[in-house]
Amino acid sequence: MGALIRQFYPSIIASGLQSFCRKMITPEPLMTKIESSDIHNKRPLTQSASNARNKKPKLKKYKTKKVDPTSPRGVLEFEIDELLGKIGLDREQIRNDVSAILNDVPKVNGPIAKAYHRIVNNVKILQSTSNGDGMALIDNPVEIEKKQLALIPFGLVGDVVNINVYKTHPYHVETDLLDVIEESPSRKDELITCKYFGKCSGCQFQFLSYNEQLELKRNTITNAYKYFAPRLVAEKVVQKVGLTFGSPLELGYRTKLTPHFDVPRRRTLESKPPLGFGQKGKQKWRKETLDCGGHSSILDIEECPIGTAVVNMGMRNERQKFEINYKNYKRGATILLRENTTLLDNSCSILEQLKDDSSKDMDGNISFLEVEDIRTGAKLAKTCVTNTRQVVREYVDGYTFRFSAGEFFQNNNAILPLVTKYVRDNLQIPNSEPGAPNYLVDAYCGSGLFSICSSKGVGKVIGVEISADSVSFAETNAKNNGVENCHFIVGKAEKLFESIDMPCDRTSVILDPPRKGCDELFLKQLAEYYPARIVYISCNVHSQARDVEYFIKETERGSRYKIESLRGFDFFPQTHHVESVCVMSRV
Ligand SMILES: C[S@@+](CC[C@H](N)C(=O)[O-])C[C@H]1O[C@@H](n2cnc3c(N)ncnc32)[C@H](O)[C@@H]1O
Repeated sequence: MGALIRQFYPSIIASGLQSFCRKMITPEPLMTKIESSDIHNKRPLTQSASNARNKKPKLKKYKTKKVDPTSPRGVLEFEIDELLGKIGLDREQIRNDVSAILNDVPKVNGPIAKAYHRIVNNVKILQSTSNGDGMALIDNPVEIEKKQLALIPFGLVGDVVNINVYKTHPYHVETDLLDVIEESPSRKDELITCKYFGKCSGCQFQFLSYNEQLELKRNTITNAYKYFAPRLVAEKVVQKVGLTFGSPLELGYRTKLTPHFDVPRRRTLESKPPLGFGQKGKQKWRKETLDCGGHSSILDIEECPIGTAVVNMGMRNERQKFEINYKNYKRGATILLRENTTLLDNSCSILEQLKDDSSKDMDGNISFLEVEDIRTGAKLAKTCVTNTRQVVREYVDGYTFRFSAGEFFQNNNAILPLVTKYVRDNLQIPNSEPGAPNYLVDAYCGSGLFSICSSKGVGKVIGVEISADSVSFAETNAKNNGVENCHFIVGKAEKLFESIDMPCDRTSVILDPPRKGCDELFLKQLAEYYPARIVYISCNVHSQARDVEYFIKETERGSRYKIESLRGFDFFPQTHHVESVCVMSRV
């Protein structure tokens, strides 16, 4: 890995490999910057202007854009290096002359852009990305001694496919999948449940068995540590990643969907614009569904099989309303669809107990589903909320959580009891003095999910969270659930260390930061505090791997920790996303 980085990012070496992953990288030019010329200047020409006129027109330049290495675009750079390493090529051998393409300079047989953007047949897919795309090598159409690295959506390792190359970057090209000529043994199209699959950008894995999906996600975690925690991997601090925990529901699990629509600027809408989810390129491989959802960048989608039943009822209602009132919109918007659960009181009618501002059908009736809680036998009503400020409720592990519909809350209720139990079990401090209480710190605590679900038998829990709104919900949630040992602080995670008064030997810490991961300052202070155990949950395993390596290798007491286990949870079946849980304990 070090050698690869050295080869392609020589400037990084000067500043040290260990700090590389924390820096922004500029993997390649991403945007075109067109330089203006004075060609349309009608004023009399001065000498200098006349000289300027005789100059050759300036070449168009790329404007480089900084990319977070742990973002999908940043991770792709590591994946490109990995594939090149396997087949023994270096970056120069796949480099595209983007400047020539941008300026469409004549090369070989005419302007170059046309030669680059073309159909290529019989392409064998060699590797997958963590985003669920296939990667393959194709010939460079202009510089025949070179190759190109193609990213192929919905391509599986072992497939042989026909593709359309439509966009060129310095070290890869973007393509659309046109046909699958030979199928990978993993490809099982009969499993596809959604007519938009293969066009919609939401799901990548519907054609894989669930076990294969879980295995790919385990591989994503393994690779993330290889790319972002190379020293821990080399020193075998990272052991084998455990099997990914599956979601009890593989479809109908998502408690929140956000369909959206666009309104072209300065135009009145003549007809209803598509309302749904983004289209992934211009894929053509699923012939039977080519026209489904239309051909705009947003697909018109009336049902989403990964959404819960009541969220789909809400989607139907809101689409019907949109059909009538779309002309009132001056710009595009996103519609929030969030499931809300009401614990029913058998002594009064269901409708009396439901919030009036839940999504209604065209007759003005609230759409709801009555269900039974399998664990307690309690009767529940599910409704769909569209107002971001409305307070919604969820039941997890016998606790009730209230939060604003627009604020963060986990989106797969079915998997939450598995996750909260796993977290709770792994927070336990072994061999603690009999009778002495243990303590818990919940950094990035949101509305208190992990604090409250892990509070039993613990002396005290301190949660810290940047959103004052979420902290106020965390406090009410603790109170409403009769939990008295939880205290919540508003502020950045590191604020916690100002008020922590629990003995570190008997304290466990849970970390659940946003996608960008933790700040170095926080990780340094965490190591200084020196808790007995740490459970780090992350929706971006790449920033998690970077943080874990920083914590163990760069902080003063980090080397006194080991990784006890590393496992994924599949919060989002049918998609490439994986939630990773890393448990660390003192050596
Ligand atoms: C992935 S969510 C986890 C929330 C909670 N653990 C849960 O499961 O519901 C991350 C949370 O971190 C909060 N957050 C973001 N940056 C933060 C920071 N620097 N310090 C503390 N909290 C932060 C966000 O507001 C969000 O609630």
